[in-house]
Amino acid sequence: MVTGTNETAPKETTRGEHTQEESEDQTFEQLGLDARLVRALQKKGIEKPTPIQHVAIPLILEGKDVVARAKTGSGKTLAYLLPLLQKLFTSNGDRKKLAPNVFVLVPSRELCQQIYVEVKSLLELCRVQLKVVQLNSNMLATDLQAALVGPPDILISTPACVAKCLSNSILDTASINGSLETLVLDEADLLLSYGYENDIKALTPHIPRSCQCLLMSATSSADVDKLKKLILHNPFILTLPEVGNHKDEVIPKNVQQFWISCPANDKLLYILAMLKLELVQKKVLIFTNNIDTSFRLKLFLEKFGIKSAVLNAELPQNSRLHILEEFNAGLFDYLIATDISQSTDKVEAPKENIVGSQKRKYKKLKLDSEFGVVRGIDFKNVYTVINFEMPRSVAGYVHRIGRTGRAYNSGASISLVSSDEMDTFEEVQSFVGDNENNGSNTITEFPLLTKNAVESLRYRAEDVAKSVTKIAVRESRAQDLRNEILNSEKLKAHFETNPKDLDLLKHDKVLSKNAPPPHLRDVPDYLIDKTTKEARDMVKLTRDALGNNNRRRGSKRKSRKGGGDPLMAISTGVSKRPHKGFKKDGGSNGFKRDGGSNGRSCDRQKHKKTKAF
Ligand SMILES: Nc1ncnc2c1ncn2[C@@H]1O[C@H](COP(=O)(O)OP(=O)(O)OP(=O)(O)O)[C@@H](O)[C@H]1O
Repeated sequence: MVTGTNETAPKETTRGEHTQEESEDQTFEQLGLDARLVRALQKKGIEKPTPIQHVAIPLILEGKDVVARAKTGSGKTLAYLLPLLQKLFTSNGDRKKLAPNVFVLVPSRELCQQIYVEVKSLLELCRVQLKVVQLNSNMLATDLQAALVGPPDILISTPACVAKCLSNSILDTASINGSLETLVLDEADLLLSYGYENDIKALTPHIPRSCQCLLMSATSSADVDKLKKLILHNPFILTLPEVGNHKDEVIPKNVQQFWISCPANDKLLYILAMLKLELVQKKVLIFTNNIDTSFRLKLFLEKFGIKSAVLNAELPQNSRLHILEEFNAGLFDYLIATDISQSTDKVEAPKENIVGSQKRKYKKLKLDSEFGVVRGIDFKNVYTVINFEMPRSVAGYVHRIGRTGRAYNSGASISLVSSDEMDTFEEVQSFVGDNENNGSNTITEFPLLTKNAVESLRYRAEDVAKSVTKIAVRESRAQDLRNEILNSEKLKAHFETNPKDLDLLKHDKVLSKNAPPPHLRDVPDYLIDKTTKEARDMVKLTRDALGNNNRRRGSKRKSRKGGGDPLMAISTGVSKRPHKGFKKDGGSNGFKRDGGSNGRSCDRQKHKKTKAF
């Protein structure tokens, strides 16, 4: 159903139920996609369009301006890339090529790289030759000039870099006016808050009236509206039933949300128990609120033989990109990301460079830097997101847990909540759906960790935690930074010519000066209670059945929808053999803790029906 007609009353595309059923059966081919692109998607293991793709692809192919709001991980990137490439495939001969035909503008260099890789891989699979370049503001004017010779068909950049090219006459405004056919503003809700408003305004007068403009965003905000007014002409605003402002509409339903109440001092112990006893499914993305905490956690875990890498805004850009690449390729299972920059941390903002009038935005930028390292990043095959510390806002929570349960995959999030984080947690909880009728989006207590399991590791955990001193943390952080800067600078040139050698550069290296003591590597059998063993075995069985134990580069994505959900399997499996520590919850197939658990409780929770998972 399409309503609305003009600029002041933009076209709202809402899918009625009937239309939805019809379109959900449609294949990419039926949406009008080129056979080469359909084949390329098949080779990537992508078979059916996501809801946003169902609606956006035909509209974009028709040449309409589109504003698409869809929740995290819903496939917005392909929703615009596929039709955009198809248009380039079919119009190859007739295009004016004085400047790039397509601009894709995104808020961070990580996103530039992510989209660049996606476009290149689609082109390779389609065997179509188009010139694609990504620019960044650190490039010298001569390099920018060289990159734009041709000119390229597709330019992927941050707005700041395009503005730099305009002000240095590297990009000619008349040429843009003559050639630009499609402009995409991706992660539009971030572009203004990251301080790119003036950069976008510098480009706006040169966008030809005929240019198709697409604006993609995970949330709606005043900034998105501002951009819409600035750039788009009479756009179609996609409002799917599952997309919008309402809380149920921004949290992916395929992410099961759990929480654990624990004292702040015990957080290391709790996360150790979850990871060491293998009660969570890999890969695991762990969030902390500051960089020191991430190093403390890394050093602590590595004493127990659990290797992890850290990701934060302090690291050089090349390292960050490479860490993401390795994690996505499955070279390590645990990534500790810090997505909040603090005054004590050196890097305040994700934006690549802040100059001139943009400095005015710096204050705002600090506030928004919460999402700097991870917003919009497609972490591949992350099953579990752990909030080691609660994010500072509901929006932070939504974007963190949106790193799992992407597209048709399922996932889980577990928040460790201390008493001083309870206010934020309650805010989040009431946002995601704090009522009994809303079975799909509630945060329930994590049922697999018993008090016994936690206590069995207490002595070792506390002993090791004491050894991870502030000085050790500071030294490791400085050492890691030194290593990464060295790698980044020295090896950049080498890697450009020998990309395969990137594999040799490992980011989950042990940072402790002393090797982890062998006796801490394994948890002796006598320390693990029966309940925990059963839960662990079930997680392992499910993992093996899914074949996602050791995903490596090139391994095909597997859908974990429905029956592939390890927690689902646990609940079904264990329900047949009830055991001490868990009891069946009414008629549901979920479990809740009984009195024999670790005693964590929340009165509000007690009265609530535990979510079936
Ligand atoms: N039709 C599909 N079927 C299966 N997987 C898909 C499909 N479309 C996209 N994907 C995959 O889903 C993942 C998430 O897609 P994408 O990054 O485009 O999400 P997004 O909506 O941009 O999320 P965010 O708002 O967090 O940036 C990617 O790994 C992508 O390859």
